[in-house]
Amino acid sequence: MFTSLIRPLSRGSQITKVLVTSNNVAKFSTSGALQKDYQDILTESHGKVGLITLNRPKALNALSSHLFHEVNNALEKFDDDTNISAIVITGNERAFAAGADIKEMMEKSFAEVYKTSFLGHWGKINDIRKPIIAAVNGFALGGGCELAMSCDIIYAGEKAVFGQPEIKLGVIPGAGGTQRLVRAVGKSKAMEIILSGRNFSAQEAERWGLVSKVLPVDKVLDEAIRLGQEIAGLSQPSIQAAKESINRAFELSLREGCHFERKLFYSLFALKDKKEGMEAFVKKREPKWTDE
Ligand SMILES: CCCCCCC[C@H](O)CC(=O)SCCNC(=O)CCNC(=O)[C@H](O)C(C)(C)COP(=O)([O-])OP(=O)([O-])OC[C@H]1O[C@@H](n2cnc3c(N)ncnc32)[C@H](O)[C@@H]1OP(=O)([O-])[O-]
Repeated sequence: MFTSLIRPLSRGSQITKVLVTSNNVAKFSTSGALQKDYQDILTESHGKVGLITLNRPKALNALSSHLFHEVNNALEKFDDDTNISAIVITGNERAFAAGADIKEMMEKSFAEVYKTSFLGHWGKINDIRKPIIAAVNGFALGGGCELAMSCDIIYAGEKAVFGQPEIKLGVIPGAGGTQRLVRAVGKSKAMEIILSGRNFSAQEAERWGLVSKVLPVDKVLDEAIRLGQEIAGLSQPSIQAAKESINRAFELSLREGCHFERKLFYSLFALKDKKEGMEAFVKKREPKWTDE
């Protein structure tokens, strides 16, 4: 067994030691990090930010069922961890994820995917209460683009490539691509992208509003973690309420959505943090959040 550091860490990060065992399974020894063993992902904590790194580089991080179960497991652990307030999902410089694992899907029949609810576990990410930031470099295709779109904020490297190429495999997007892309970029562009299967650049994605920031390749992850830390420094019940309310915009009419928002706004008046935030403003001092 030997010990190695897995990446240069950003300012304020905890140092995470990776113990690589004889069967190549990584264990993390940082106090805030998960103690769970994973094969296809890596997990670390950077202060109050939980980081999930997709780690099947030889397959361009193709999303096998196994990998996705691990992602779900790590997301749920971070969501339950009171030391974590935001989550970042990333890949490597070549690929965020090149889509669902085509080799795994190739031999599957309709009966098999239908009876086993092949993508049934995909929706778990939508139940995570804490903000999730996608830090995307390289290919984010098919399920990879859908995974990024399932996150709350996307930061992309200037060479990132997005796309929904499923049509070229004789299928269509199956993890929300036809629904989320149209909401993000409008009907005409979503139709063009999905019906032609053409890829699009990080710069196009930013222009269309799918991506919130395009950054130099080597800055994407650090900036995503920095944003996570900024969010983690605010009052967490309000952060979660804001996320919940924004996500309702996709499901409710404008009238119902504004009604839902107002109810949540009123409910936040029960928080000590509401009193603290407003008092700090009036007294011209920094607020001290207790998340209560
Ligand atoms: C359970 C969770 C699922 C949820 C999502 C389901 C619904 C979803 O909407 C359906 C899809 O995503 S459908 C998918 C939609 N996505 C697509 O259609 C994109 C498919 N990929 C590509 O078009 C090309 O690989 C790139 C253009 C990305 C790179 O080209 P390049 O630079 O010439 O590199 P390269 O030489 O080509 O690849 C290097 C190695 O990676 C391998 N590998 C790569 N992607 C894989 C995948 N998805 N699969 C498996 N393997 C994949 C590739 O075989 C090769 O391995 P090998 O052992 O050496 O043979």
